[in-house]
Amino acid sequence: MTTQNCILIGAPMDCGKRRAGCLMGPDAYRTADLAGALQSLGHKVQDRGNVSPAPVDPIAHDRLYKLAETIAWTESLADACVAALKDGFPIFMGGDHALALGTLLGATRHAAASDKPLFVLWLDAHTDYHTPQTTDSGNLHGTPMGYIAGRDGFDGFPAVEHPVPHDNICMLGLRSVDPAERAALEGTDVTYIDMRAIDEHGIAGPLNTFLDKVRAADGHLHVSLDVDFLDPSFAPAVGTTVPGGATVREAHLVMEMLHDSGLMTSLDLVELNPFLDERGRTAQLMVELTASALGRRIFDRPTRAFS
Ligand SMILES: NC(=[NH2+])NCCC[C@H](N)C(=O)O
Ligand SMILES: [Mn+2]
Ligand SMILES: [Mn+2]
Repeated sequence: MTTQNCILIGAPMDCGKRRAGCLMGPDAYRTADLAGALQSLGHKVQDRGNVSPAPVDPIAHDRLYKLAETIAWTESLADACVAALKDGFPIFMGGDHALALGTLLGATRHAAASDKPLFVLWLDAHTDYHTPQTTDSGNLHGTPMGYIAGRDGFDGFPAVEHPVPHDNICMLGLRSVDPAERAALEGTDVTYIDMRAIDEHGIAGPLNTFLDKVRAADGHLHVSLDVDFLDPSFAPAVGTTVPGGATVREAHLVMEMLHDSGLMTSLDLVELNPFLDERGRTAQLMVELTASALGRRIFDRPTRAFS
């Protein structure tokens, strides 16, 4: 297994939605010993501490929640992501999903500077494909995919110089899509794999098809893992639970396949709200999943019965 230079970055962003608690996420990952789990796999691990954006004057807005704060986080996280991608494999410990506005922006900049196309795997119950104009809730954690795909309406945000083509995006685990998001997504080349498709075809086939595409294009791959990708019976510590999500095994399989592909270049862990957790079990599960993504396996050799 190749040794990675894992760079942990805390992103205690909590302004992407109304319900507070994600600011405790980075410390929950540290308490659950994410660093130790990765070190035990032979990786180098450096914890760069938490990103903290410069204080801002709030922008009064009739619909959007904490717009100025979210813009400030976007700029700081993009810089942190570009810097970390130069040195190794960044893992962002969130923080709510609005942090992906920044990490994705950084990933697009790094990929463009390396002359590689960027691909995005979005593991989530939600598409997060709103714009500040289309969101009903005003919660900007519902917008990062819209932003990075180059949709209009992100006034005040840093310009996305290198939007990710729809063809390079795969959303997996979907089961809560707002009408405006559905209308905007249908007819695009985004690969959206909802829970029904997973029920009918399994999770491995559709994911492999996408990973083959990344490999063929020699692309970079940013993976964004929202806690609500998982079924709430396994992962209760999230403010936007939607029943009918991925099982523990489905999620591990995705992570194991990502590791085996060798394609993943950066990772977000988002929406963990430790205030809603039960004795740390969601944080623990997210650490286990990250370990699978970095090479932990049940046996070192393939099971013989299926060779
Ligand atoms: N990152 C998330 N948990 N997003 C949930 C978004 C829910 C809903 N679509 C909204 O825009 O408000
Ligand atoms: Mn999300
Ligand atoms: Mn979600």
